[in-house]
Amino acid sequence: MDFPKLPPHDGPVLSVVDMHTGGEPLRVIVSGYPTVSGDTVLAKRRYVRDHLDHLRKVLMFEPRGHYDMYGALLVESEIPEADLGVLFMHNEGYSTMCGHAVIALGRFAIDYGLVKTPSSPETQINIHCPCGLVKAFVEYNYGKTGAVRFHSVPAFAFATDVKVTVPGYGEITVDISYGGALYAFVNAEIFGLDVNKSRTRDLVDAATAVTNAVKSQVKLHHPVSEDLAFLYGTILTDGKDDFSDEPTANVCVFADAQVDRSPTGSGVTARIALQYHKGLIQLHKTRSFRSGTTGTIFTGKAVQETTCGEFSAVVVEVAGHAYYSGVASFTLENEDALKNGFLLR
Ligand SMILES: O=C(O)[C@H]1NCC[C@@H]1O
Repeated sequence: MDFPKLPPHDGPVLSVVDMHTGGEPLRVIVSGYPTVSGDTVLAKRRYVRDHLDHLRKVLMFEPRGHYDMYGALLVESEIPEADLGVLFMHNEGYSTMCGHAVIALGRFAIDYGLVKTPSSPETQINIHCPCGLVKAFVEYNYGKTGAVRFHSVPAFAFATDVKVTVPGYGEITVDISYGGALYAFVNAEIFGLDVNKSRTRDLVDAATAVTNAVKSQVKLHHPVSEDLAFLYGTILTDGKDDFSDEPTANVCVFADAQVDRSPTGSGVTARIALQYHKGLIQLHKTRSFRSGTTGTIFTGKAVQETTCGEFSAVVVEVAGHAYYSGVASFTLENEDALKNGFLLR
């Protein structure tokens, strides 16, 4: 049998490379998408949301994906120093930052020849994400890519000790921090939960209730663009924010109750900014962050003080490992009532 052979199909063939970073999937779309219009990466993000959202559903939803699938679409960047631009997609729409994807795309950019002359022992890849330019540094030795670290956009504590009323739980206190996307942070213990042991469904319910409460009760703002001023999700933690050589665990619930399998690159960025703001971590001190879902580890450290509009901010470095899991070409047939994808909750 000739393999791979495309099956009978109608319309475009969408080809992808599948990877994962700390267990969190990344479906890198390599061909089949129409041209994405827009003068800036942020404008392109608006364009895919308004004109090409059916393709996100085809690739992220069942039967080709699943509730917690995550994707990256490579686009041209308007920034001369960028090696590539990227749009991130998930079960609800399009994110502004994704650290696990940046880690995977660092390897991908070298392995798939987007960067022509990689250098050893590390190659810098500038990735233009919707939140801004993110610098990835990819281990590269003897023609093989390895661990990736990245410096994200300025990260800052947006607000601390914010009181919100969560139906079923009453008034709780959360911190809100930005790491390319805005997250609410709360210790899972206040819900009687343990990020390492509780059922994922219970963690999702609590985190989603917090997200909904913050969205409806707190006015968010971002100095660079209002496109960045939305709550992406809630990160439940083990509360171990005081500096320690031991890892601290968290679970990130983002978009529409989607669960990150990794420690969450943008979440680690935002959490370090928060810890730095509270005086709990010094510049250049490395902390380990463990995913409560899979046990995988990212490390993070604040490497530079900076500002973002009116906010004191830090540049945070996050490091982790990504792996390839396969390639696929996805097709659809006109007669298939489920061709555009569906989700089970
Ligand atoms: O690592 C990250 O930053 C992402 N993972 C899924 C949710 C976030 O976008």
